[in-house]
Amino acid sequence: MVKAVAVITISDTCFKDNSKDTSGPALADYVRELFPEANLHTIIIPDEKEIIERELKYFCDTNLDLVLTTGGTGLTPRDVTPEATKAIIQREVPGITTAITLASLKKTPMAQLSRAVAGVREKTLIINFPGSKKAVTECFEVVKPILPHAISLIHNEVVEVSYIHNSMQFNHTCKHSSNVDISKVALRPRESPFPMVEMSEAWKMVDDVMSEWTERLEIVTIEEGLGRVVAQTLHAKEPMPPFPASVKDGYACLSIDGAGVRRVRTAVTAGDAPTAPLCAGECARVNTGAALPAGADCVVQVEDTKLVSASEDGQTELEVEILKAPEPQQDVRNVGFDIPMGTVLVDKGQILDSAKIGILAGAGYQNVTVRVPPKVALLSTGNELQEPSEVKLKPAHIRDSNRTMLRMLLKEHGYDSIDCGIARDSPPEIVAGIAAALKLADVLVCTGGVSMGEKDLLKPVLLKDFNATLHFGRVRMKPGKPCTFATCEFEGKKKYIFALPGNPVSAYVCALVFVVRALRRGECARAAWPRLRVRLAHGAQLDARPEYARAALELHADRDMPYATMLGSQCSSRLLSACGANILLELPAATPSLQRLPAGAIVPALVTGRLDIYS
Ligand SMILES: Nc1nc2c(c(=O)[nH]1)N[C@H]1C(S)=C(S)[C@@H](COP(=O)(O)OP(=O)(O)OC[C@H]3O[C@@H](n4cnc5c(N)ncnc54)[C@H](O)[C@@H]3O)O[C@H]1N2
Ligand code: MOO
Ligand SMILES: [Mg+2]
Repeated sequence: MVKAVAVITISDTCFKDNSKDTSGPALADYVRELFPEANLHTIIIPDEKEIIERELKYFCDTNLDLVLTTGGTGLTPRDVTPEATKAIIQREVPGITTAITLASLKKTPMAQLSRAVAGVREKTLIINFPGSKKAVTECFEVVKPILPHAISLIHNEVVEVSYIHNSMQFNHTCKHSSNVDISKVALRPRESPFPMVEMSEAWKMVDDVMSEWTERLEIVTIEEGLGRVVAQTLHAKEPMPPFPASVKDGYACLSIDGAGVRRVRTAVTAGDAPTAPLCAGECARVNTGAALPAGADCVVQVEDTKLVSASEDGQTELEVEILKAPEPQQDVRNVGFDIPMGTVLVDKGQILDSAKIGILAGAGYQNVTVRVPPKVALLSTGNELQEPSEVKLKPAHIRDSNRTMLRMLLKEHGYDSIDCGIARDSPPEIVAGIAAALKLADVLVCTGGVSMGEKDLLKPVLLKDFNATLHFGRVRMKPGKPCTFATCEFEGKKKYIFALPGNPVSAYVCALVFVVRALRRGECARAAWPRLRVRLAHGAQLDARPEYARAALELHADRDMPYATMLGSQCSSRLLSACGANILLELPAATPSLQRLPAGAIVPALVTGRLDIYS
């Protein structure tokens, strides 16, 4: 889908007098017609190579799908659009400009004089058009049929994903080979070669690695920005309220007049612009939110007044009595009372919520630059797995629940993911699955095959076939002991791999405490989960490893602290223990003197779910 497009008019004349720009608005109209859903940005800039390059780069770096320029493609000394475009694109697409020239030559030999360029920078297609409305109209007609497809190709997703879905059908059997030798099962290690790291060390390793994540930005509408991390500081461009406004329904007065009878000179309801200033002894009937007339410095609520005289038909008050002498500024919201001009409305790094978006809407902001989270791919591994959609189970098989659970878990926390299917437990298939996933994503989350069995091949494949660095391969935690975090270079880019244990609860817990946490860290350098101290509603047996027990939080009006109830058997295959969980209790490891915590014991808990969900 085409999400954002920019139309840049490049012309000294139009820059000085925007009303002279006819080709920019025409091009903008064509774009709106072709991509009605897209967010459209239009700017006018002078024929300055540096400025053109800077603006083109800005739009590419903010992940726009398409940038169309109009102007500056000819032969006069100031025409530098093609030079600026060439300087910033990474790949040229000469076919587009050839097609435009061929079509234009049929209309005018002058087409020979155009030096327009088309090319791609990162994920953005840039096309130069000439500077007249007529030329823009003709040229757009030429490129219109290929634009959506070209953009999909640049984005890689549609084509790649459908390739996996249609031709590979989740069957990662294509011609990949592996360096992993599986012939000597009997000689496999009897002890894990991976040191068992503590949780704190594991978090530190993930944090250190993810802090290298390079920031990518995109411009979205403020509404699309919900839950996203803002990459720019936005200030109030005007004060709120922009005029002195009444806080009450009553009468705007001069406080200096004190109590007593006033002539009601006018009435101002919300939305009316007041006219002449009030004079001494006068007042104006006002509504909450109405603009105060000049001269008035206070409002007296209607409850503190008495009618003295009215017009014969009873429609207007002529005089009212102010019963209590008002204070200056009483019940007035002065200019900028709520938001002074220049106030920081949202700051770089903050997450947009409903109130912030409301404030941006009120301040006239329509778009906002946000950070782009890493792309995540999901891959399941296991010979025993069938697609969840398969009705009949084969002998000794189960349906794959991890991929669906993880996709939903990531979605719950604001992250999309790409489904890369199931890879069988053979090195070439795992290589194929991982390679397909790494082509599409920055972060791979796979499950299964990380423990001690002869079919647990993830770690050797990562090491031997992807030359990966395994930052850790075992963590002292329950569930999730064999959880693995690795990085590797793939097609020139650094990739981050979370190889989670196959047990459904282990995958669930590790996804929360490592993957979602890391994505948050990468996106906004913030740790994911708030910690609470909670009381156990019942006793809890402790394990040799620190345990993340899935529990539901209960708040009782008559109790001092929230209570936590564990959700049944905490076996790592039993995903029912995570259903309705909104906290992960951080139970300490057992010691010789402490094997069990009694009911009422206080333990820390990570708040990982919505507090309004109860089991
Ligand atoms: N000798 C040892 N055996 C095991 C150890 C150990 O230290 N020594 N660790 C155990 C722990 S702890 C865990 S956790 C598991 C981790 O297993 P793997 O990551 O190797 O995963 P698999 O063997 O592939 O599968 C384990 C389990 O999970 C089921 N599974 C796998 N994928 C899915 C899926 N996509 N959807 C639903 N269920 C899935 C699979 O059928 C197995 O039952 O190893 C212990 N063993
Ligand atoms: O650590 Mo495993 O995840 O207990 O089952
Ligand atoms: Mg295993």
